[in-house]
Amino acid sequence: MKHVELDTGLVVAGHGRHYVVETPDGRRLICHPRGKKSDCVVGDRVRWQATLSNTGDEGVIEAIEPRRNLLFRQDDFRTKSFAANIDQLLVLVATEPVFSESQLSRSLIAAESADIPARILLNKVDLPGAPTARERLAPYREMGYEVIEASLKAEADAARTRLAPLLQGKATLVLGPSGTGKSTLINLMVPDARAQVGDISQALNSGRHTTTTTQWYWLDSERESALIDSPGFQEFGLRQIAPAELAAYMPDIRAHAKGCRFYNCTHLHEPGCAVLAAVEAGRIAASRHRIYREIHEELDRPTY
Ligand SMILES: Nc1nc2c(ncn2[C@@H]2O[C@H](COP(=O)(O)OP(=O)(O)OP(=O)(O)O)[C@@H](O)[C@H]2O)c(=O)[nH]1
Ligand SMILES: [Zn+2]
Repeated sequence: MKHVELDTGLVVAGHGRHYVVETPDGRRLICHPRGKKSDCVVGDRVRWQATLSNTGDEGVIEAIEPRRNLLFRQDDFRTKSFAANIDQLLVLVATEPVFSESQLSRSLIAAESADIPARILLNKVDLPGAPTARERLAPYREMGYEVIEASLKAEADAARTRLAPLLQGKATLVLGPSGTGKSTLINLMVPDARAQVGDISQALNSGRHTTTTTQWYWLDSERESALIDSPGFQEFGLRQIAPAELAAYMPDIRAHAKGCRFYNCTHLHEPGCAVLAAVEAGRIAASRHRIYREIHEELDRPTY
C-alpha cells in the first residue's frame, strides 16, 4: 500500500466500528477501519481512502500513524482506551459528589505510566464541602500535582479565565466521575460544542441525551487547542502495570523508595522499608499507602 496516495485525518469520535474522521481542511466524515479489528481511538492520526460502495460510510481507514502516547485502563478481561496523542490529562473532581481518592490516584497512575502530564481540577468550591475536599487533595499538591480550584457554574467567567491559558495549544483529555461538572466544563470552554458533535455523531449516538463515547472538541478556530471528553467509568484497572513498577508511578511513594534496604522492596512489610517509615512519620499520607497496597494486591493476583 502506498501511503502517499491516501488522505490524512484525525479521529474525533468513535461509535462502535464507525469513526468520525476530520480532514486537514476541517471536514468530518464517517469511516470504518479496514478489516475486522476496530482498534482506532480518538486522537489517532489516520490515513483513509474514500469509499465507493454504498455502505453509508464515506471512507475506509487504511492505516493508523504511530501513537505518541495512549491512555488506557485494563482489567483481567479487556483494555479500554481513552485517547491517543494527548498533551495532558485534566482529572475533574468536585466538592460534591464526594470523589473517590482511589479513582483519582488510578487516573494519575495511568497518566504517569503513559508519560502524560496531569493536573487536577477541583470544581464546586462554592459549596460548603470545599475545605474538606481541599484537605483531601493536599497530598496531591505536595507530591507536585497542580490543583486548580474553580466553580464552573457559580463563577463561570473566573473559571474560564483561569483555565484558558492552561489549555492553550494543547490537547487535553478530561476524566472525571459523573456529576462533577464535565458537561459544564465543555459548555463553558466550547461554546459551539453541540455543533462540533455534529449531525454525524448525533445520528450515530442514536438519540441518546449524553454522549456515551469519547469526543474531541476544538477550543479555537485555528484548531490548536482541544478538549477531549470521555464518558464516566466505574472501574479503573491498571493491569498494564507490573506490581514492581507501581511505586515509580506514584510520586510520593517514589520519593522515598530509594531509601529501602532491599532493592526489590514491595513497601508492604519489609524491614528497613523507607516508604513504611515515611508513612509512619506522616510524610506519606496514610490514604495514599492504602491505595498503593490495594492496587499492588490487585496487580499481584494471577490472571486467569
Ligand atoms: N454548586 C455548583 N454546582 C455546579 C458547579 N458546576 C456544575 N455544577 C452542578 O453539578 C451538576 C453536574 O454538572 P454536569 O456538568 O452535568 O456534570 P457531568 O460531570 O457532566 O455529569 P454527567 O452528565 O452525569 O456526566 C449540575 O447540577 C451542575 O449544575 C459549580 O461550580 N457549583
Ligand atoms: Zn520499601
